[in-house]
Amino acid sequence: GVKMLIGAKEVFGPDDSQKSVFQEVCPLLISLLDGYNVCIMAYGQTGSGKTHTMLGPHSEDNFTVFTEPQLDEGIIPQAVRELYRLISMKPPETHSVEVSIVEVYNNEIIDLLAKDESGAVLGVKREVMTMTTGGSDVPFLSYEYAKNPTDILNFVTHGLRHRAKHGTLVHAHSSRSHLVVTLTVTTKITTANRSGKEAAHLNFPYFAFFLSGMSGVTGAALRETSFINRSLSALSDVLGALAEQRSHVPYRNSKLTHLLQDSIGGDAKLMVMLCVSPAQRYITESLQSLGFGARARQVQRGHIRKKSTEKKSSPSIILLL
Ligand SMILES: Nc1ncnc2c1ncn2[C@@H]1O[C@H](COP(=O)(O)OP(=O)(O)OP(=O)(O)O)[C@@H](O)[C@H]1O
Repeated sequence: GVKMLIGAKEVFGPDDSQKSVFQEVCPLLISLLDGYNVCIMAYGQTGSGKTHTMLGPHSEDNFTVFTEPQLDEGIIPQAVRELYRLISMKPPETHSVEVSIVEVYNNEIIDLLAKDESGAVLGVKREVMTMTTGGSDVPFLSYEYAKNPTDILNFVTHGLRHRAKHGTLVHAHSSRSHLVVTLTVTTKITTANRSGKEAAHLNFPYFAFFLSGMSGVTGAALRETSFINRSLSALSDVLGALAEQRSHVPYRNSKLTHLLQDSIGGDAKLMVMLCVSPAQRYITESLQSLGFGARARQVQRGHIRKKSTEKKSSPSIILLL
């Protein structure tokens, strides 16, 4: 019933494996190598399973990296391994991957891979700008070159550890900030031009993983919570404007939506993983999440640049109970 209600593509229950969830993501990796920007968004209340879905089993913010695939690993490790497998089938030296990890906390963008002169990682505040092309960019953001899946997963672990430690976040729960892990693939396509000489083109599609959730805390954490809720309502407003094909999309109303502008608008492919508790006591939160999914579902992806014959498509919504 829920599936029909919000038009979810697939619904997964407690007995479904991480592998079966990943099957939904696999085609998006092909799209990435075809040149599309892709974004997978995990959305849901505190404790609903966003981190479990995206990374796999973890204790607090500690996530262990394994060189070999693990039985229960989440979407990020599986996607990263599949990405390198796909790249290994391409001509050598044509694709390279860089990773950036950003936390959006109290409407600030924090670069979780920024280092000081001694190489120690520290969170540094960055700004998001609108470029002359209309897209968004974060000047000075750290991008780390990653030669294999383990490299990427190590950076993610570093980022997560740092996220848990910086500033007032010591006691804070992860749901009080948004985490954005982005993989940028540089593709060198060599084509023979009219004079018979080879010309190289560079293309930078990227794959963003985004974890976000609302929480119902009070007291000291209220400030963080109100920022979380404000950026999520800004996200909802952006999806609403895109769904109604309004000429003005309010990306710049929050740092989060400004940062994610190129991942949710334009011809980017968006997949929303709604993490929803099956428990009755969370019915309000669950309905809120389903409402968000329903709104995201109505967005029509615009400006398809690849094949003009391709139909406009909507984001895929995956429901995890
Ligand atoms: N599908 C699942 N199978 C087994 N355990 C799960 C599953 N989903 C979540 N859990 C467990 O439930 C707990 C909460 O999940 P998780 O930390 O992923 O939630 P979250 O949405 O990331 O929370 P927060 O927003 O507070 O960070 C964890 O102990 C996790 O291991």
